[in-house]
Amino acid sequence: MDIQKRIDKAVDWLRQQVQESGTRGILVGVSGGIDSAVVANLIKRAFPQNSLGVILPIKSCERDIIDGELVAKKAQIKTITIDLSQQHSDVLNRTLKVLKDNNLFEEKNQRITDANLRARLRMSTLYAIANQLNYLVAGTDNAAEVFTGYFTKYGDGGVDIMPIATLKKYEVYQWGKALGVPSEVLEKEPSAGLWEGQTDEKEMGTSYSYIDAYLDGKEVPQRDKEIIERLHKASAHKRSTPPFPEI
Ligand SMILES: Nc1ncnc2c1ncn2[C@@H]1O[C@H](COP(=O)(O)OP(=O)(O)OC[C@H]2O[C@@H]([n+]3cccc(C(=O)O)c3)[C@H](O)[C@@H]2O)[C@@H](O)[C@H]1O
Ligand SMILES: Nc1ncnc2c1ncn2[C@@H]1O[C@H](COP(=O)(O)OP(=O)(O)OP(=O)(O)O)[C@@H](O)[C@H]1O
Ligand SMILES: [Mg+2]
Repeated sequence: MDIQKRIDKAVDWLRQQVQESGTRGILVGVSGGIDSAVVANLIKRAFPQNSLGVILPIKSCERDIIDGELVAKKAQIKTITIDLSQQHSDVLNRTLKVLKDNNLFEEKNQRITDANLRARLRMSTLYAIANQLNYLVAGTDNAAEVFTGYFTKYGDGGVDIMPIATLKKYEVYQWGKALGVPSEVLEKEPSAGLWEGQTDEKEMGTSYSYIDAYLDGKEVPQRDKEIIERLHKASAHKRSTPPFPEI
């Protein structure tokens, strides 16, 4: 099926999800990256009036905020910005202080604690807006991220619908081009933006092109295959509901 037809199908699917859920529209967090740019365009097409982009800076770099605004402008989607930097510092510093006071602080886990709290504060804020507007929260995870578990559990992974979860990363770029995502965003290296200098590929230790190839059933170097399979196995808990005992 050609890309335009698949895009139309995704747009129809979004309308169906809203109709079946009894909600009125859809919102998405807009980071200035390609995944959220594609989702923002899809929800705008599905709901020209009832779609919302939300820019949620947390000590974010200027470029991400500018790119987020650029994406929103090009997609002509209504957008609001809520800076959560202060709230993030408050929760993080208070929590770490109490942990330190109780001899429970782990220095080596500080960066990931800080990073995942960002994703979860964004999730909480998106749901506050969803409650206000009776909208669904759209996720932006693609097939490579879902397979490797490269997302924060109940953070960017905490969503109602996942419109691009079956697209490999190269397909996200193809759709982005077809939807008119600005070239600045298409050309940017994928980053979760959770700390300075973070890039997805550096952190995962493999590349999106190898993960995509693996998902397409193609050969990938043994080293990368092992990394992909290890990430997939370790993140199984993120793709299922919490376990409970038969008691
Ligand atoms: N086997 C198991 N069964 C049930 N639960 C299990 C578990 N193992 C860990 N857990 C729980 O899961 C937690 C670990 O998961 P989680 O909190 O998600 O943390 P974790 O997977 O360590 O970190 C999230 C990763 O996703 C990346 N990320 C986040 C957000 C956005 C993006 C992006 O691409 O934009 C990427 C981020 O850079 C980082 O590498 C543990 O603290 C524990 O609570
Ligand atoms: N500053 C932000 N404002 C609003 N939402 C954000 C922000 N940062 C991250 N998010 C949300 O978290 C999601 C996960 O980030 P991720 O980096 O995987 O996607 P992306 O930035 O859209 O694309 P890329 O992978 O190319 O960087 C984003 O798509 C977006 O929905
Ligand atoms: Mg990003």
